[in-house]
Amino acid sequence: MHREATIEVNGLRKRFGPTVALDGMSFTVRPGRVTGFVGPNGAGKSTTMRVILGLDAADTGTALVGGRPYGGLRDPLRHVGALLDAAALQPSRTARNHLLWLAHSQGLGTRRVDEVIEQVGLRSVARRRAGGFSLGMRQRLGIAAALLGDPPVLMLDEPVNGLDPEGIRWIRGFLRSLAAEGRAVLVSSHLMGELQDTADHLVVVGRGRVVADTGVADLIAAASQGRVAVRTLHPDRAMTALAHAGAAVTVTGRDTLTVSGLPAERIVTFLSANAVPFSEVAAHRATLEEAYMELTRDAVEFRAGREAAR
Ligand SMILES: Nc1ncnc2c1ncn2[C@@H]1O[C@H](COP(=O)(O)OP(=O)(O)OP(=O)(O)O)[C@@H](O)[C@H]1O
Repeated sequence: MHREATIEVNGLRKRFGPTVALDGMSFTVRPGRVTGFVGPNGAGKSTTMRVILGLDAADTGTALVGGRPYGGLRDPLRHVGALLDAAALQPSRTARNHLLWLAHSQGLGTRRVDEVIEQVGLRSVARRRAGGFSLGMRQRLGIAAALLGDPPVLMLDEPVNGLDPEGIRWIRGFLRSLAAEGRAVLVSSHLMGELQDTADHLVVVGRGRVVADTGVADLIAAASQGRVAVRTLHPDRAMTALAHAGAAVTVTGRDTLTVSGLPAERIVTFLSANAVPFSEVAAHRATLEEAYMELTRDAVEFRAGREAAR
């Protein structure tokens, strides 16, 4: 693993007065993949990113970019690019001047500015004032700024928030291509569905700590295990027959049931034996959203159990 392209977060704790924002946050972001950083509002994602960038100080714990604390990086833009708040720019400056100002402050040349403008598709508006930009254009400008130093590590806080479908598609593809170049890409979201087609790996957080650190494919496989989807125009009759056979059945759509505790072949046998017509019996593939619900339900039960035991 090229340590250059990593983020290593270890045991971060941080309080804001009575609020515990980070409660032992630990994870590693590896090169060559998009890591989704997911959790409900207030789970501590932004605070973690701010600590990684040295914008907030943790009470305890360490955060390293390419093996070093942010404060110890010479020319930080060459090590890590970040998009935290796309609204934070000088409205009277043109997009290109905004980037030139950033680039020159870090000893980067004008040519690099024109390269990133091209890369994010802003050429036709580069000489317009950023103050008049749509949210989607601001996001592109923010990403251009993050890319200026050609950094091996990229970090984006809720980059698709408020974008139109075209903007969302563009960001997804763009993040995938940055990871394919071998960079470490960390992208936060409070919506699991947003990461379904983008992330390879997930760090799921709740209440300031990691709830799960897992590959997307593994998570979906685990959540799908042993479940079978049944499509029938007679869900009531199918439910009765399958419940009799000892299966657990839930209604998941107008004409679909999800069955667990019975293999697909036996479901077919029971439905046929009870003369219940069906059009499909197939292994269920969980969505990322479902997998996430399952994960966080466990976390909620764990917390409830722990609190009850006090
Ligand atoms: N500057 C601050 N002062 C006081 N409390 C803060 C501050 N920054 C964050 N918090 C609190 O710390 C907790 C974690 O917030 P954080 O913004 O990191 O969560 P998040 O997962 O990024 O959620 P969101 O998606 O809403 O930004 C929240 O309870 C928040 O209210």
